[in-house]
Formats: sequence, structure tokens, C-alpha cells
Amino acid sequence: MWTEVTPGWLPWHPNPSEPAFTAPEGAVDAHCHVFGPAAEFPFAPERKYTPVDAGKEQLFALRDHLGLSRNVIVQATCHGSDNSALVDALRASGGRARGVASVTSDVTREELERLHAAGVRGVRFNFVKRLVDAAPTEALETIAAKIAPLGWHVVLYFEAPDLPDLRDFFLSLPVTLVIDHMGRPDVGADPEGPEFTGFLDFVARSGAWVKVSCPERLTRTGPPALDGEQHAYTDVVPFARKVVETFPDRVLWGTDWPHPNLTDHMPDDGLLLDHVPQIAVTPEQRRALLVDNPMRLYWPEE
Ligand SMILES: O=C(O)/C=C(\C=C(/O)C(=O)O)C(=O)O
Repeated sequence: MWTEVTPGWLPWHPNPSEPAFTAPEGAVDAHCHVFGPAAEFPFAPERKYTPVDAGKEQLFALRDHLGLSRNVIVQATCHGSDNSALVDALRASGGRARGVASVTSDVTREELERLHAAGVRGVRFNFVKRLVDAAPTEALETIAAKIAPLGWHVVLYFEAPDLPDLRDFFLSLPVTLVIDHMGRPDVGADPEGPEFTGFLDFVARSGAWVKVSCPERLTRTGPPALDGEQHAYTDVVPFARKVVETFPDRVLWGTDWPHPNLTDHMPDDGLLLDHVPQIAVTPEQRRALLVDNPMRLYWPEE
């Protein structure tokens, strides 16, 4: 089956640079995806974009190229609630990948146990309107109740302006929360301003974990300016540093490879890893961000 890629979509970077930063032993890419390949794992009919193929082999090759050890593979909306490509990648990882799936409210205990056996440890609730028509609150509450006995968490993807309306619902969920990409703050605003301090208050009140990922999605200053210092995404740095400093034991990082829905700039994954020391400025912060925190959340048995 041939699928036409969404016009304007940029493919993932074919030759990411060698990172200058050496990640600590056992580092985890805690937010990435697999797409297809479509011939084997067709994309969901209800999807709102059609990506290029980006399979497990390329993901694991990037892991090795960056000097990372493990992946947390997050179900992307282009596959809907068909987690086949995700499960296939988890099973091929030799225990070096965990997953976050997408399920519907009628999911059975047997299906959840099958996903758990493959390495899934959470589900994703997506509220980004350009990606999905968000499921009704009741359906999400049903899903949260079904996954709680497995010890799974809920990964939340939302945009900052929507948090005030979603906050009470999130606080009502009986599971651990993990927030994608810092809740997509407006990095043109003041990091000490009401929007981001409101986000930090929500994180404190909910005990949520936060991914300090996707500067390339949030930046207004654009891609890295290779000026010898490799300054990158400087407008995002104050926001990410604030989260790392405030919640050092509940932050995660990921490449977001293969970077869906980018049309004007495709990040070099080597430079994304080189961005980490700008937001986690001490070795202790970097070890927590890249190793201790993701291991505690996804491989607590080790
Ligand atoms: O990959 C990301 O985390 C961000 C995006 C896409 C998805 O999360 C998805 O389709 O599931 C986006 O912002 O377009």
C-alpha cells in the first residue's frame, strides 16, 4: 500500500552529527516514535498526518550513534490505537525499550496484559487539536481506571493555553502523570510570568513528571547557530532549566525522533543531545535526567 506523505513534511535528519556531549552510561531516549513501515504497519485511517516511514532499525541505529542505551517509544497519533508497530519495536529491543501506547476505553484486560508483557508501561492522552479529536473525558477516565492496577502512568500532550481548562481533570486521574514537552509553553513569554508559573504550580501539585524535550518545536529564535559554542534554542533554555532545577528527580529527556510534523526545520539529533548540558548544567542533573529518572519510571525492577 502506497501512502502519500503529508505535503511539506520534512524527513528525519539522514546524517546526525557526532554529539560533542557524552551522555552518562545507561542514558535513555525517553521520547521517540516508530512510524510503520507503512507496508507492514499501515497508518491509522483517522490520522491527521501521514509521515515518512521511520522504523525500529533506524531508531536503534540513532540510539547507538548518540551513545544512548535505551528508548521509551511513544505511540504517535498517525498509528491511532493500533500499537502493532510499537509492540514490534519493543519485542525487537532485547529489553532495551519500553513503550507508551494509545488505547480506547473498550480495551480489555487481556490486551493490556499483552501490551505490558511486550514492555508497555503507560498510555498517552493527546489534547493537541491539530493531531487528534480528543476523546471524551469519561472515556479517558475509564482508560485511567483500567491501567491503574498495572502501575502504568498517563502521558499528557497538551498546549499551554489549554491547561487551565484541563487542570482539574488531570488532577483527578488516579495515576502518575508525565507531561510531554513542558506542556508546550510560549517561550516568547516571561518564564516568571503567570502562564509558566501556573504550569510549575500544576506540576508541583500533581507530582507530574515533565519531559524537557522538543526545543525545536518551541523555539522562536530558530535552529542552532553553529558559532563555535553551538548555542541552540536559546529562548527555550530558561524554561527547561527552571523545570530541571525545580523538579530534578521528575524530569525526562528525549529526541522526539523522527520528529513528526516539522515543516521549516529538521533538527540534527546530535545537536539536540548537545543541548542537554545547557538545560541540565550539573553532572548530577544530567545523570538524573538521562539515567536515574527514566530507569526509576520505566525499569524499576532493575
Ligand atoms: O512527536 C511529538 O511528540 C509531537 C508531535 C506529534 C505527536 O506527538 C503524535 O503525532 O503523536 C507534534 O507536535 O506534532
